[in-house]
Amino acid sequence: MSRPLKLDQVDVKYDREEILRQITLQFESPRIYGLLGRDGMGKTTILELLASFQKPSRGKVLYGEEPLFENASLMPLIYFVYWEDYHDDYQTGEKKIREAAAYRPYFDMDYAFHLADRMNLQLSRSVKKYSRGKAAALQLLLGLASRAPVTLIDEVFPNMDAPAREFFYAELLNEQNKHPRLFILSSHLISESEHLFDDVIILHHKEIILNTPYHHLVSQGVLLTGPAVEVEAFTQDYPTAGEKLSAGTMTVEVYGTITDDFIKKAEEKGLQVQSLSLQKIFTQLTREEDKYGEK
Ligand SMILES: Nc1ncnc2c1ncn2[C@@H]1O[C@H](COP(=O)(O)OP(=O)(O)OP(=O)(O)O)[C@@H](O)[C@H]1O
Repeated sequence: MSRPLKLDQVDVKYDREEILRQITLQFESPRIYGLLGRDGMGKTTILELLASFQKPSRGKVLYGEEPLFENASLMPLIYFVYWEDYHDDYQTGEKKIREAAAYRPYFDMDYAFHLADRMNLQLSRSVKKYSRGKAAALQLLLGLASRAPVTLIDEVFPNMDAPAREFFYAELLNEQNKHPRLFILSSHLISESEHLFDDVIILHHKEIILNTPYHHLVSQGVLLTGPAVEVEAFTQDYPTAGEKLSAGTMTVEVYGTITDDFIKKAEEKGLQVQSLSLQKIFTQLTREEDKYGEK
């Protein structure tokens, strides 16, 4: 149950275009990983490799020591939640649940019906008639109720409204507490989902630029506020970003390893030190020469 999922020196090419280069990752269980990256950086491709939806151009994908691709004995242990368009799907919500359960040894039917009730899903209706939010809720429901040792979730949250997302975040943590397993989540909604992550992986231009426990990451920068002259003097040897100046007061993001000594000295100067959000760190690490960065 607790064997790791591994990508070993994996390359992916579509035609001759290189999408992922020499990716080596090990996912331990039980943990919740946040797989982050800007648009088109290869998050879905990584999840598809782990779900055996595709084979790498080079390298190995292993569950424990067993190759994963088209391995019929391993497939029921992995559940991949991704956005599916139910536009032409006439099955009812209940049929979808029963169908998913048929292939999943750990599927909990009572829990699935409980979630459906909490989400106001009309299970006797054809899923073709579901709104996008309700379709996404059903897809997540199947992922949670599958209780698969490995659950991969690819960016279905944005289709749901805020209360529904909050409900699922809480439910995910609750599940991890009661039935610990490996979850890997790809999400652009960093601010609202960062509290879920034990580890954060950032993918940028074909490579992994960061793979670290969440609590390490948020010690890689701080938000510093105080009189502009003091802040400037104090941070001159550090990379900074996101300066905001108002009536002589400056707030700036400071990057680098932030030691206790740094914090003590800043506070002695009367500067206010706050933690940096994962979103700010992500934005800084993946900054591009594109128009999003322009003021
Ligand atoms: N079947 C395909 N053929 C050719 N290129 C593809 C194919 N599927 C994906 N790509 C390309 O591979 C790259 C990675 O795509 P992927 O969907 O994995 O990125 P992503 O990080 O999940 O993106 P997003 O956050 O925008 O959903 C993109 O440049 C995409 O255009």
